[in-house]
Amino acid sequence: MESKGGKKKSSSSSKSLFAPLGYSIEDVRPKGGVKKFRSAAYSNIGSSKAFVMGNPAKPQKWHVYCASAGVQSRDDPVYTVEMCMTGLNREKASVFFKSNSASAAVMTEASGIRKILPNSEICDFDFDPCGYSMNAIEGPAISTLHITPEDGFSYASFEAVGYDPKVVDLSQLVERVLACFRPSEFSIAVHAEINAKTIEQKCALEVNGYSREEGTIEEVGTCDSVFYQKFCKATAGYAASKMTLKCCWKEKEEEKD
Ligand SMILES: C[S@@+](CC[C@H](N)C(=O)[O-])C[C@H]1O[C@@H](n2cnc3c(N)ncnc32)[C@H](O)[C@@H]1O
Repeated sequence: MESKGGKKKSSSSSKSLFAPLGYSIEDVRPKGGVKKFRSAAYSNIGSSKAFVMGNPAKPQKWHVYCASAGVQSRDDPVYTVEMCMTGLNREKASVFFKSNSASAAVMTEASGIRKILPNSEICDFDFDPCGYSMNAIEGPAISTLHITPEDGFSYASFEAVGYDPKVVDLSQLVERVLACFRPSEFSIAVHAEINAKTIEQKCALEVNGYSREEGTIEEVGTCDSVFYQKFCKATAGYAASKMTLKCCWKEKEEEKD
């Protein structure tokens, strides 16, 4: 889970964060963090690995904790895509205030969330006075979205698991998510049971309107990799932005033509 806005509760290793309104932001890390996870306390796990990705000099990083009962090798790797977005566009964020949208269903439509994975079945919820969460299912695949729209510490997270990259193009999926929020910064972490070279070939992104600040790949085991990329808005001209995928996620567009 990526560290995000809000005040650090203390200098303790738990790194629990509190947003200005006082609610606790989820922290799925084991208490004690990476060091504890690597320690004897977790030695009963078959195989485990914990590490932090991202620039050590920057506040936002990607904490990865992996545990497995044994080596897994799959012909059809499961892809997990996680996006963390901060600095949401104010107009886009305003949709997630009850004063502007009558219901969660209205937010789902007005924001463009309905178009992200249009065939998914969405269960959405609107918080009072603002905020939005949804969980969605589509056959064996799931997705989830959580939005904190308050200006000054706005944040949205998106996660999709189990979508076939040959069916759902990664670059287009990311573009649809970004269109809902126009964040000033975002990161994307992709995990799959493929090696580092393959995940880089399939998942390296170039996003017009954004500059890629970081790109790191870690192999978790013999056949698992995590690819973390961080982007910052390059110009104000998001409207003109267009995304291309450097090395394609699914077969090249030409094959469709
Ligand atoms: C969508 S919830 C999701 C929180 C989640 N822990 C996360 O990881 O982001 C956050 C938004 O709902 C609002 N909210 C209102 N009541 C809340 C509550 N009881 N608990 C959490 N968030 C609440 C917050 O102000 C914020 O805008």
